[in-house]
Amino acid sequence: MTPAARIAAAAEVLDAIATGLAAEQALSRWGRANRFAGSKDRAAIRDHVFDALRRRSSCAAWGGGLSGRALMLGLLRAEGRDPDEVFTGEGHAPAPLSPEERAAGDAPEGPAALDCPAWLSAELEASLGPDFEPVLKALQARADVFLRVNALKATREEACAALAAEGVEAEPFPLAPHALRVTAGARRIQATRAFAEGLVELQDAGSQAICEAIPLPAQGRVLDFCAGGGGKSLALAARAPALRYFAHDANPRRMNDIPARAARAGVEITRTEAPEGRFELVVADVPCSGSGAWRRQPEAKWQLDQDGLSALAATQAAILEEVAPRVAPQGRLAYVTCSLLDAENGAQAAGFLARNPGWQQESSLRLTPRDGGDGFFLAVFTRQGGA
Ligand SMILES: C[S@@+](CC[C@H](N)C(=O)[O-])C[C@H]1O[C@@H](n2cnc3c(N)ncnc32)[C@H](O)[C@@H]1O
Repeated sequence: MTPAARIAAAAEVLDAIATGLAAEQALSRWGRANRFAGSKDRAAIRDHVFDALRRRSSCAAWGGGLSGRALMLGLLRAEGRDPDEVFTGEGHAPAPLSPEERAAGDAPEGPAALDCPAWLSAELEASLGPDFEPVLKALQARADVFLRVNALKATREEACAALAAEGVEAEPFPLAPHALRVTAGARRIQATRAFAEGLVELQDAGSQAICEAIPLPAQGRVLDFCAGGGGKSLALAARAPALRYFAHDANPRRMNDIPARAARAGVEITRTEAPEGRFELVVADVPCSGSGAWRRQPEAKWQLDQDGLSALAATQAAILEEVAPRVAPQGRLAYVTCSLLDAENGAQAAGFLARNPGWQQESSLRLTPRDGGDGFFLAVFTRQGGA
């Protein structure tokens, strides 16, 4: 496919997303209907689609509308490219620009220039303070791909060498002690022996840094209460494999990959639908707005609304109340979000402490995309007394 045909395809996929399809779904549907497209074409189309979604409001301003065609036109203008070189109508290129399209479109202003949902702008600004603009700007760009080296199987240097032998270039990343930033060959990672043999696991560097900051007990049991695919338990188990790990999720199917991932990593994680007894550490990596990870899931940025945010905050508070009694005396509760919003982070931690006088906050950590990985929040609470 020519570069212009890829842009036309991206516009088509964006139109499908606008009808309510998830981006991944729309991309696979397009791929199935256009089998002639090779893997490089599909990757390029995907990049265009995600670039436009990340910068949807500024692209809409530059392009004069929210259709796929307008968004792609806006993306070209935002990047300082000449749309007439793409909108030629030749072959599978998009049709030439109409006089209306030429006249429409302007530089974005205010929250749109930062691709910040207007309704959330004040709340994000209050949460991020002076970081507001730089963080929002960081969220307009693609995220890096990160790996966590499994310290049980390799050093960072050994993992880099093993990956390089299979065409994946990676370098140590300072945010977390076992983090690697992939600089080339990211699409090959899951086909490498280094991955299959558990030397490395895909995990954002911010997520790794959060897992490193969770204090682990000397012995006993750890419950990952909102385990999903098990990313947090896998990282904790690599730090202290002698502890016993239990993974739980309200939607147990989300944990389907845990056995294979744990086997590759050489650790043991037991899935449970009904955790029993008390745990020395409970990790609650709660469902959240995902605002810290909007670079990877840009649709979420535009789907969130006030009702959704309030519902998430209520769920987070309810999960904290549900897990607190499962923590053993003197044990710890680690509350984690990948949110940038105080309503889901500091305010949630303060609410928990106000409702539960037998608890203290031991530490907290806030990361934003300015630190290099996704944005995260961690609050570690300790349970006082012997009851
Ligand atoms: C942020 S994701 C977890 C990501 C995962 N810990 C990881 O590191 O890969 C949140 C998870 O919480 C689960 N969840 C939602 N509500 C829940 C609840 N009330 N109790 C337990 N899990 C819940 C969701 O199904 C989802 O898998």
